Amino acid sequence: MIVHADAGVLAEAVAARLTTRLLDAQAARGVASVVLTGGRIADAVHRAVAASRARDAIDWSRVDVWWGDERFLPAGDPERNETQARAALLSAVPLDPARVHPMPASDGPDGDDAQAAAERYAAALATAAGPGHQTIPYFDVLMLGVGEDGHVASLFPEHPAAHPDSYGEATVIPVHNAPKPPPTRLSLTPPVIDSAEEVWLVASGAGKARAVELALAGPGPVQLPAGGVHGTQDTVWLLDQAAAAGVPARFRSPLR
Ligand SMILES: O=C(O)[C@H](O)[C@@H](O)[C@H](O)[C@H](O)COP(=O)(O)O
Repeated sequence: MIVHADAGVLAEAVAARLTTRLLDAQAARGVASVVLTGGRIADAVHRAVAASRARDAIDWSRVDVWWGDERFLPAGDPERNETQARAALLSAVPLDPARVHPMPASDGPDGDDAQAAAERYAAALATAAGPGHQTIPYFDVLMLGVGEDGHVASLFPEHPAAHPDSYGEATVIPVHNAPKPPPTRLSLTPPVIDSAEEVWLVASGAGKARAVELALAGPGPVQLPAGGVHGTQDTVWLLDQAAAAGVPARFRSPLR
């Protein structure tokens, strides 16, 4: 856990961390893969990456971009996570379009059938599956925002879709009646999130303090999804002071 002074410093620090993480992945594997999310602090991170000179050190043509969740809306809808990520960062860097994998839109090939759209994205993940996996690619870093209620991606507390009995072996699921609008979303399931080498939970503001505190208290993954996710190598909480207000000192890095 690393706590930064405020939202501005947090966004810049996470952007620097993401830039370095992608560079290190490319140095080690030749490629890098990142899973993006939506929301305000994620958008601020994307913008900070776009604004940094260091971004040009990354060979963006060898970066795979996936999404952890998406609002199931028509293509180009300003509320889609993809739309916001393209505006904040993706359109500014020389990505290989074939390596950018947005989740289907509600006016795409499956129309408004969220289940079919989820299955389509699951098929895209399987097509890109890496060694040791049949169904999902290797993710160097998976970024998550944290909702005031403790949701991550589109996995909401006590929501039926977030229950293992509901998603089973699925890698991507439709989420209906989401408490955070829009009501219909697509989301990676917890096991897919947990397959990432690093899972970063980024939260800013006093409104997140309770969710962060509860997440660290060891709740069940259905009761509080933010407390249930973890990377295979690292799970990093990246917070500002306000969001970390309820965090016991033992969880904090010596930085603060
Ligand atoms: O589609 C979404 O809205 C996001 O995927 C969602 O999980 C978001 O990351 C959190 O709600 C935090 O959002 P804020 O950073 O705006 O509080």
